[in-house]
Amino acid sequence: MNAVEIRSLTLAFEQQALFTDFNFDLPQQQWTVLLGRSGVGKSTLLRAIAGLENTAIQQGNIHFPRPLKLAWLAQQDSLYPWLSLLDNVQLEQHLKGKKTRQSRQQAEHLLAAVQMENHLHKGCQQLSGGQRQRVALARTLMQNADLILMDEPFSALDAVTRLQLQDLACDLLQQKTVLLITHDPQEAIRVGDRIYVLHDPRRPLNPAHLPEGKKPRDLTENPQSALQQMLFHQLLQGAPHELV
Ligand SMILES: Nc1ncnc2c1ncn2[C@@H]1O[C@H](COP(=O)(O)OP(=O)(O)OP(=O)(O)O)[C@@H](O)[C@H]1O
Repeated sequence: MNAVEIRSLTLAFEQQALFTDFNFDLPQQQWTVLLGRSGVGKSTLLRAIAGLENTAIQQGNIHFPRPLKLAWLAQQDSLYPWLSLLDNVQLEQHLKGKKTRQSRQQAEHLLAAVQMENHLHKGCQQLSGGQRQRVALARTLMQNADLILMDEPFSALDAVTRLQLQDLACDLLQQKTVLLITHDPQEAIRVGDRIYVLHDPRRPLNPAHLPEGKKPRDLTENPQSALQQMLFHQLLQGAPHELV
């Protein structure tokens, strides 16, 4: 069963087609990764799925076989600095005036799950980038969404924090339907169930790569390093010639 089915999507900005006759499915309860170079259209696709690019869509449709709740995990700066960490995690309840003792307990529990329980007294601006992303991840968990759209959520972090947060997200969101966009083949292999390389959204996507083994994967294992080479190769195929 698919959570999202994109059929014959043509999307253009100022008469310039970005996606042409594009087809793409997101199977339920899997992590689908869209890997692509900068500017290829990854974030635009994410926004289109979230219903934020409707005016740019010229043809085709984005179909949700079942109604579903969406959450968005952005690259950075998605916390509201004037709110406490607990209110950032309870954002939905805060905005609807529906905070309760139970929602506070759940927020505390999720902040502990992302290892932020010792920072509750701090403001957002006193946190490191990695700590802020942990809080954003807790908020995503609090939303209890069916589909989580992740727009390069770990790319601004240092290498070790990135690995730690990939592990945490894999663990805490393992039953969820996730679309992760990234330009990092290693990240795609560590956490993806299906990996697509997007190098020209005006042409059909190549079949997905299906990495072996349990997630988060160890990149030093042999099948993963061979896949890494292949993904780099595919990304380079789509690169402008002067950069190859
Ligand atoms: N609102 C808009 N109006 C006009 N052009 C746009 C608009 N949004 C995106 N574009 C163009 O569409 C193309 C794809 O942009 P998009 O942000 O989707 O790329 P991306 O693959 O996510 O890049 P990155 O990895 O750098 O974030 C770019 O050439 C961009 O300039």
